[in-house]
Amino acid sequence: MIYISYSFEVKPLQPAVEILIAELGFAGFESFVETEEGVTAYIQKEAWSADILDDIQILNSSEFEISHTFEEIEQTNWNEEWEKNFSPIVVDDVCAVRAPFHEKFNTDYDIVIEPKMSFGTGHHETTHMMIQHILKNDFTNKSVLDMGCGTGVLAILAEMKGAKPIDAIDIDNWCYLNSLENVERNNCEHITVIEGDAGLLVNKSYDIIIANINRNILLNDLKKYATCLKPKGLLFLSGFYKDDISVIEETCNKLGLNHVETLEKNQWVALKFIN
Ligand SMILES: C[S@@+](CC[C@H](N)C(=O)[O-])C[C@H]1O[C@@H](n2cnc3c(N)ncnc32)[C@H](O)[C@@H]1O
Repeated sequence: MIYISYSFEVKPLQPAVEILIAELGFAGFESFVETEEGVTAYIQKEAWSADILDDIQILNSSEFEISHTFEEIEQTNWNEEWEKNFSPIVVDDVCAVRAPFHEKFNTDYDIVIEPKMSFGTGHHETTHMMIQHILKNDFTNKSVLDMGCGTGVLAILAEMKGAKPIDAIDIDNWCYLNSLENVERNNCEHITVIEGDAGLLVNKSYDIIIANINRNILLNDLKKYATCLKPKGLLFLSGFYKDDISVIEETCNKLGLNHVETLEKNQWVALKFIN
């Protein structure tokens, strides 16, 4: 698979980098590595077009200076790229997320991820907060849906916390394949990885649904999630900013889901609802 990588130099860095990442995500960029100068963003060549940056509003802002270079990279180069950039993380002293080439951590949960092009190493605020939600809640013997599973990191932690069975769904073929690899790498036995979207949620029912995707997809698919959430079931949502809480909460309320808790990190949020 061939990717195009854009290296953006951004001055001053925040909040421009956050906004740039959000806009690039909407435009189809899949992965982002924050750098000292700004951010490097990756998009599959198949999804790329020469005018891909035309709709990125922040590039026209007079408040920030943003310049970029871009290049085509082969998959093999990308692997080296993330290995250089992926440092292990530990969430709340209890859950480590690391690559196979990092030393093992002496934490309650030690998740080994080879992310390649998939989102979900724990470095992003949204993954970090979803891990925190999972750590704080009882997953023992709960049936779980991880929608937009990325690397599969959240499904893997759910299994480590005793959940079963677990469906991990992602629309992206690369994420599907990567989740399969990571599920095996962590010796998980109760996770079924499926390629697809909320259209797959027919005759399904779960005690807990986790979805870290983005505002628009969540707003579009929440009804389908709500339909397969059991009474008193829990829904954890992330992938959007603090400013989006009201529209997400309003949609959830209409579906009979009540807001219980909000986690917040650098303007990103992760919400907990109960059915
Ligand atoms: C922000 S990443 C989250 C990955 C991982 N769950 C985490 O918390 O780090 C969102 C994921 O949702 C997937 N996705 C996007 N649209 C989707 C949809 N409509 N249905 C299912 N997955 C989707 C993307 O491919 C991506 O892997």
